[in-house]
Amino acid sequence: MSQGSVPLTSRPEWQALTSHKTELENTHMRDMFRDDPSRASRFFISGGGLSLDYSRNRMTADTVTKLMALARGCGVPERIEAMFRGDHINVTEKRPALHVALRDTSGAPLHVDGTNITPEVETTLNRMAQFVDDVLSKRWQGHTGKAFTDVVSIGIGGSFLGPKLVSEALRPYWHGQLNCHYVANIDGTQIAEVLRRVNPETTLFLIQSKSFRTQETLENSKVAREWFLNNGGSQDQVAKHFVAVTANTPEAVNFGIAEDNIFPMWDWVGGRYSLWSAIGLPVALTIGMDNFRALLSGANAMDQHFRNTPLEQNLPAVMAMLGLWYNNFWGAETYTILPYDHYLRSLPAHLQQLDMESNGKSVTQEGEPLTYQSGPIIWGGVGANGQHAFHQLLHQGTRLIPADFIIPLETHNQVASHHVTLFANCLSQSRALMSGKNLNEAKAELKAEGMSPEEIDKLAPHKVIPGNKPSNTLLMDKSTPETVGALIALYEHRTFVQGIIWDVDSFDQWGVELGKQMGKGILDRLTVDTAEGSEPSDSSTDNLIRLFRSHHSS
Ligand SMILES: O=P(O)(O)OC[C@H]1O[C@](O)(CO)[C@@H](O)[C@@H]1O
Repeated sequence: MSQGSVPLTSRPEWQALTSHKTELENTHMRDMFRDDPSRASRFFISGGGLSLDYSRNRMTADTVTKLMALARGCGVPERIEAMFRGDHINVTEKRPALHVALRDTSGAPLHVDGTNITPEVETTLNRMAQFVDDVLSKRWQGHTGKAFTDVVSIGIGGSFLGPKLVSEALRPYWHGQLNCHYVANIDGTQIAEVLRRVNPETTLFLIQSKSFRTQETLENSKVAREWFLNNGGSQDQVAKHFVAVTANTPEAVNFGIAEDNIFPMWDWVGGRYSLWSAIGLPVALTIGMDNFRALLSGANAMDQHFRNTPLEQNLPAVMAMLGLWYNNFWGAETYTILPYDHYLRSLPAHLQQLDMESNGKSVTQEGEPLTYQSGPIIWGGVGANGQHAFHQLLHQGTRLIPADFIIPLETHNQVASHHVTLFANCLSQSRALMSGKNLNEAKAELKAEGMSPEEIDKLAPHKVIPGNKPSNTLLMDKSTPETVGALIALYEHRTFVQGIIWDVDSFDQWGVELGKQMGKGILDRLTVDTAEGSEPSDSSTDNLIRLFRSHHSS
């Protein structure tokens, strides 16, 4: 659904935000906190087992009102309903985006183009449960009758990042019967390293590819199969060791996967939203099906919050609109994700794909060029490590980089006083970003250290930390299947809301196709004697191809 004829930046709500930003430009957040002791409690909301302190943002209550007026003007509530209803919100591919259906265990019917998909979702979950049970109870064993010890998941992009994040995040819930490894890259080092560590008699391979056409996944799967066959396995035993998850059954069968070993995917689930489907099998195998269902139920709790909560108290909506505030009105180009939890270390990488593949777009749903910025660059890394690395730029660099701090109140690992120290670090970073240190304070500190007035004048400017840098703090009691599910779902919906305002299709990814198309011709030229000029190229590519070929011919 496009937003009609009024261009986004001409909307009265947009213009109101433009002038409102001018009003706020010279107000420091420090002063906002000083003037309003209730600020923290006024800008604190909870939902789906998570809580959000968004008081450290360049905003007032009026800003929230204005941002939500824009959201309503752009039809956010209607689009949320359209998503949950199964409308074709992925307009360029003419399909719904129904990842929410994968975690809705209410049994309520949901129709996609006239077919009720609920039974299929339930059947697949039950098949997953049966499979997990068969493997864990050793009814399904390796070809020499030994129990499986390792699962190798082969997939890339959404068929990799989400499951890997969740496997790591829920490490305390691993039952210990199976190790889990991920292979994504076409860099042979990755699969070589994994295969060195596993035993062909006791390794189960999951080939994870919605399309079953992805070069990296297919090549790695062939390598895995060859390795199995060269290390004691036979062709008819492949079925005991190879399972696929795909929406392209014929190709998986062509590859040699037994039809009974194929779990379905559907075109109404986008790759980057697929960890909730059978693509989550490596997770289910390592944490057990009950915990996997708890993950789904946590995500579902966030879905219900998102669907049923007014925008002003709605975590995904508030985070989306604040992100958009900096992206479109304050010139922020990047956004950083800072989990203060080792278990969540792969969250930035997952959110990078989720957000950048969804909203890295330049035209509206109608194909008109955007006249404003769409999705920002997403990056990040675990605290406190980042504090001793890139946080310097957050504090004193020239760029505005909004940050999300994410921290559980409790740890799974009570080690000395580490957790309280970690928590202190998290709070001190967000406080320092907000408050900063002005010139007078810097000078006073140096004076107290006994420095001369000349030295103070020289050094003080370097010690100034401007502050007024925005951040959110997201809290959860503990990293559990439920809270991790809710956290990921929260960011999915945040991305969706921003895409609505920017009027882009957040569920396609045409931009990744050109490189794939060109890759085929270049691979041919690198490996066989294809004449230069036989297809479009450029002198740089030609030169690098010659260089590679001459290196490998000597
Ligand atoms: O699951 P598939 O079809 O192998 O695709 C893997 C990934 O490749 C992409 O299409 C990008 O190339 C992602 O959107 C997707 O998650």
